Amino acid sequence: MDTTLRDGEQTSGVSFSASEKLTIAQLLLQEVKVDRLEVASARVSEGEFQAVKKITDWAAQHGYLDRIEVLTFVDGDTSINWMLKGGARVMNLLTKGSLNHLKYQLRKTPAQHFEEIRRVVEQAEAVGIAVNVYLEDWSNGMRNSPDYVFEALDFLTALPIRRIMLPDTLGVLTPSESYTFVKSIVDRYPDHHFDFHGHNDYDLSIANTLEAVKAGAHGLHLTVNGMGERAGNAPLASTIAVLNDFMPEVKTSVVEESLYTVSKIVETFSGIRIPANKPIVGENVFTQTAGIHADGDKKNNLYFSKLMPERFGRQRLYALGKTSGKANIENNLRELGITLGEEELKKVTQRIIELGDRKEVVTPEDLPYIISDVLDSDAIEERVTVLNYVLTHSKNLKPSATLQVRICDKIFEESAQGDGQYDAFMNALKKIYDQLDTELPVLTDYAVRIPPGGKTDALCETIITWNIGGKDVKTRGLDSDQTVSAIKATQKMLNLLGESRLIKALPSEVELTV
Ligand SMILES: CC(=O)SCCNC(=O)CCNC(=O)[C@H](O)C(C)(C)COP(=O)(O)OP(=O)(O)OC[C@H]1O[C@@H](n2cnc3c(N)ncnc32)[C@H](O)[C@@H]1OP(=O)(O)O
Repeated sequence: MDTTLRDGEQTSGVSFSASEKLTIAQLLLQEVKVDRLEVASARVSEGEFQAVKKITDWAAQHGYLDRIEVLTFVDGDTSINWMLKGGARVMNLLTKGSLNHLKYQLRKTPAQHFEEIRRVVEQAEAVGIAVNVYLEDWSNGMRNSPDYVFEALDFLTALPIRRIMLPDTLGVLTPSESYTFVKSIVDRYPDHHFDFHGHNDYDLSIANTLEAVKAGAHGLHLTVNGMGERAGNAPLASTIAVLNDFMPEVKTSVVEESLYTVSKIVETFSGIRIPANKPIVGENVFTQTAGIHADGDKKNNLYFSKLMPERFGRQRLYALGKTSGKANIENNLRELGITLGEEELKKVTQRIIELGDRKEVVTPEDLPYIISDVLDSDAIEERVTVLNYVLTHSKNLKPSATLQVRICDKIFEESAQGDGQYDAFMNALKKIYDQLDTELPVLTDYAVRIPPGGKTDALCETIITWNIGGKDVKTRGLDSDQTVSAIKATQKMLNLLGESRLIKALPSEVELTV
């Protein structure tokens, strides 16, 4: 069960709109093919209600309604009415899994709590709602009040309940406890379905989830990118990879190739950046940086593991920087369709190491420029030059740009407005390229860095990712002014666009000679 839209949205500072929730739900059910989705907590807000309605309307039309779940409370018929009106048919009832929570939060006795749960379950049954039950704070309950946990389980397993959900609410379990606690329950109630819900407070959520599965848990709660309350939940992508590789006897419905796409969408909608080193979905996790590794990849795949990028719709990359060797550079040159002699390769390698030493980021798309510079040749003919521009920014008026661009030998001039100076610049550029019947590539990412120190006159580096012919291409601009650095990165893209022979996905394959 994926709970990105419920527990994942409990990540501090995150709130998905109804349309964003629907898009994520569609992707998870149709592409990633998770079995179930928890999409909201009942009663939260009008916006949450509208989101549930949007998802259940769509789910009902596509036969997914039984897979859409809403967290509800032991509150008479208040939650039931909320979810019924929202069109949902499966509730995940939040009950107390530790005596501490029961005594101090609800201020009830076990007998009172069980009686109220019984009434909610009966009401739900009467209106055709299926019930799963959470035992909140169950992990602490197993440590501090196991008699209460088993009393609750004896009571719940006698009710018409589909699944009992065992949350490590505060992420405090160790892997060995996860195994013993889950095993003791599965052994005692062999005919019931138990879900395990891990949290990542000690970075143990995946290890705990794996142990819960070994102990016989039947279902898992996961979130895209490990989003969730505090340190988050067990992350969908890596948990699935761990299960597939270390417990092949356990089958899940999840399609590995779709995990990266949903991860990027959730990153964009949530505004929570995926750390570059996050397993499976992080930007760098399939990039070989050390020269020795790149060399070993050529020799009997010495640095390969089962975790191949292609499984997740990703690609092996070779980083450029001070730890690069010839093998890294050669791999990148091959991607760009460029061949160099041995001496030239040495010189280019040396320059990349120098740039890396100065902490500069070198992207594969910088390579033609570095080659051109190092070998003092006209390998990259600058066919497109941004000659002049005026950018305006003022209070309460839309930013505007007028620019003059030379393309081959012809000079074009256009003006446009935009949401910001760079947007205005791009809108004017688009007008020019429209005249040439050429579409500009889609900008898919825009990252700005300045060196640490906080000086306002520091150099600013803008790295823009463009989608050219289905391939992600990064260009970099460096200037003390942020917009100018973005314009420099854009000019590089325009030249790469002209040098279509450098972009593998495009048809013409002329070897670049230097
Ligand atoms: C482990 C988890 O992550 S569970 C996630 C549960 N989901 C959420 O909390 C969603 C976000 N929460 C909210 O929007 C709000 O807290 C609401 C709408 C649920 C309730 O809001 P409010 O009525 O203002 O109450 P508030 O948040 O201050 O306190 C929670 C109340 O719920 C009670 N409560 C706690 N657990 C439960 C439960 N399982 N069933 C019923 N009531 C409960 C508390 O005792 C407290 O009641 P009290 O005010 O009578 O003491």
